Amino acid sequence: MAEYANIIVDIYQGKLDKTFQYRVPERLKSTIAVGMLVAVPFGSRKMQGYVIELTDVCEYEEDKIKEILSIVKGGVLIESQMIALAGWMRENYGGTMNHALKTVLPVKEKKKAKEQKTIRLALHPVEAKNELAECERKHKTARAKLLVALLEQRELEWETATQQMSVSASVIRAMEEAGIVKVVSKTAYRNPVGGLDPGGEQKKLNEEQQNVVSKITMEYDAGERKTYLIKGVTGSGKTEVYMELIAHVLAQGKQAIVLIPEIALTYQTVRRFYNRFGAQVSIINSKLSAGERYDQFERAKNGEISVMIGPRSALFTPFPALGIIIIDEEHEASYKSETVPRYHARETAIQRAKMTDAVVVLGSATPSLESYYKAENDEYCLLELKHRVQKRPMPLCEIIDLREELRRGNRSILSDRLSELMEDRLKKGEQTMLFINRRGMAGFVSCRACGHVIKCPHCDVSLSQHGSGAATRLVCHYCGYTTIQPGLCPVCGSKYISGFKAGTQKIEQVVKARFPQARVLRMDMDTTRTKDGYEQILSAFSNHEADILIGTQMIVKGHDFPGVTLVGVLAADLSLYISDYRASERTFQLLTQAAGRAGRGDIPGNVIIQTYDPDHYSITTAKEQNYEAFYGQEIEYRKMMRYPPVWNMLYILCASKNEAEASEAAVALMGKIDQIVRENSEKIFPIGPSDAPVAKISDVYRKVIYVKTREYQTLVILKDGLEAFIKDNRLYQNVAVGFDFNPVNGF
Ligand SMILES: Nc1ncnc2c1ncn2[C@@H]1O[C@H](COP(=O)(O)OP(=O)(O)OP(=O)(O)O)[C@@H](O)[C@H]1O
Ligand SMILES: [Zn+2]
Ligand SMILES: [Zn+2]
Repeated sequence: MAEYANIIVDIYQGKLDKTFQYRVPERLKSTIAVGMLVAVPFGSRKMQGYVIELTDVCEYEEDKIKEILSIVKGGVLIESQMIALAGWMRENYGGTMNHALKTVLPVKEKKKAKEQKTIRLALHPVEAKNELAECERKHKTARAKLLVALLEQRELEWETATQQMSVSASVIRAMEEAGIVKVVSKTAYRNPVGGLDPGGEQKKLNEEQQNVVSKITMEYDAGERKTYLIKGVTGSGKTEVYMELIAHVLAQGKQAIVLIPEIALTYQTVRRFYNRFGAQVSIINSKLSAGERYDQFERAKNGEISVMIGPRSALFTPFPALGIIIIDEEHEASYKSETVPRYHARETAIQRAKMTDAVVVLGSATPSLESYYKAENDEYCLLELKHRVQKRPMPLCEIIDLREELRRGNRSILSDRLSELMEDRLKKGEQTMLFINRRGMAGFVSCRACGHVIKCPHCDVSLSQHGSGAATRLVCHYCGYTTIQPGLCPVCGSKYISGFKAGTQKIEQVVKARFPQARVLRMDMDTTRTKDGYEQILSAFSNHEADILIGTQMIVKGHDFPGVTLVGVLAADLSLYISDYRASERTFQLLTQAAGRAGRGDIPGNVIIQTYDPDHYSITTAKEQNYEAFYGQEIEYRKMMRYPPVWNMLYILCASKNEAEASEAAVALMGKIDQIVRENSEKIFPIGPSDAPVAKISDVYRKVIYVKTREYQTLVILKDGLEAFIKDNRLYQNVAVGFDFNPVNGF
């Protein structure tokens, strides 16, 4: 029971760090909680504020602190819920309360929502007709024109009247003063999906889909609130299931949030939801300005919209009566925030649902190990869609051993079998997707004589080759450092120094040379740099304006191209080399999702997986599309190595421009951790300190400590201990310490 409460009096002015401390009176100590609205004395006035933190530490002069007057009664406001959620995030992921509040609350910016004015008749139509006759008699043409329009349409936008009809503002104002018309101002919230027309037919669910829907809706109506995991093979119609569930809660006056990874949040996807729910739907994405985002949240609060679609941050849409949170492609790494607070949208969604009486539905063809593990342990309820819609078969998958190919004398990126099938598809007018899985391996430059790899002088990562010929540049993906490609190896002087030849550009060249008649599209960082580049390529391919689409992971995320009957994965094992314990899981997911793009239309599909490592279990199980087999092997490895999801892991990062200070701070933290380990009964395994996988970024040195425990809560206690230690220690003035619970993207 805390002695003091930190309170914010105005949460929407962007001054979230402006808190005031009050004493919690004895009678309120057992009931007060973070998020509650309270009445406090403020100067000579009485004001209301939200409790954002409870603490025993007095931050002001003890004898000047005033007492909280009372807890404000009434329904739980959405603000209270969101602040309580922020409190939970701060507690579970570290960082400050200010960070957490900025994440969950839309902070108002200076620019107000765009003002929109409309003109209406102030007279009864009969009177208006008399007035019109009068105007015509006196040749007041502008007035007459406006009256005719208003008699037809009742309401006109200010812009329509002044611009299209050329009625001047002074005429309108004069008519307003004469009591003929009324000018009404209504704040227009910018609507990002305006311009779409609802329509399109609704699909009848098949039996499998219906079973999943019935189970969830029946339990929902019976008042049960669970977390469901829908494991549905690629093309099994998960989106239709989501829409049916949303319709169910909307019919009960509730609202819905749908999280979709930003990369899959395309026009095509939004369109499907819009067809079904019309203007009740809104989206947010990273392209929206702070003001537009604020508008969307206001529209949600006002009840103007009931379905919000968006990436991670859409989770904080302030719906007053949230009924369901859906997380599509729940295995995606982008659901983990890479900035403080480093929250996971899945866990945070479950927490929000708990606070608001909503259910959570997770969906994926390749669930994260975390979610499947929880389903196995009955924490989540597992539901399956085992078949593709309309009895379409799963694609036929073959593995090609690239070493074998080389032995036979084929040095091309395309195996003989893949070339043969591509040729066949071109003849038949069917489409092919070629996927290069090159995460973290983008065209690095190495010396074939001595093996030296060219690295960024500021970051400990290899540089990537961009452009070709005289325009070739080496670029650092972390800091943007750019340099020219050296002609000779800087270490041994050999001239055999060149890029790792498997980038998308190289593939495009090879494909064009091999199939000159083919129309080829390429999708990667370079071709999607412009604002709509990504959408343009997708829609061109979807309209069959190309035969072959070449791309990186961007092309495998949940797209539905019925014309594609062949998918080629060019080097499946590349993602196995990244230094991350999730490498196998990533590889399995990417291959399965890539394969899932084939044969979604009426013609069955083929998948070719090319690899140097054909016996690796992530590749063999992906070939069989056998999730359970993959999971079985992978979970054993995680258990053995004490990795999540079986164990919990905390990364602690010490970063500083001064390497010695970063090291010293990390060693001191490790000392503190050892002390906590001795005081705690649970087994805690700290590792380090050592250099982070990327030891330097933009000249900032990075030291890392890993801690593994069985219980998450033990890590939270550890973090609290370390935060207190850091606060009291001058050493950390020049060293930034960051915490990441069960990291997904590595540090
Ligand atoms: N009951 C149904 N009857 C006919 N067509 C359907 C039905 N359900 C879904 N579809 C269609 O099947 C296609 C695949 O559905 P959807 O995109 O929802 O699958 P998915 O499970 O989300 O796939 P993935 O995980 O691969 O992205 C879509 O074109 C969708 O319109
Ligand atoms: Zn060399
Ligand atoms: Zn760099």
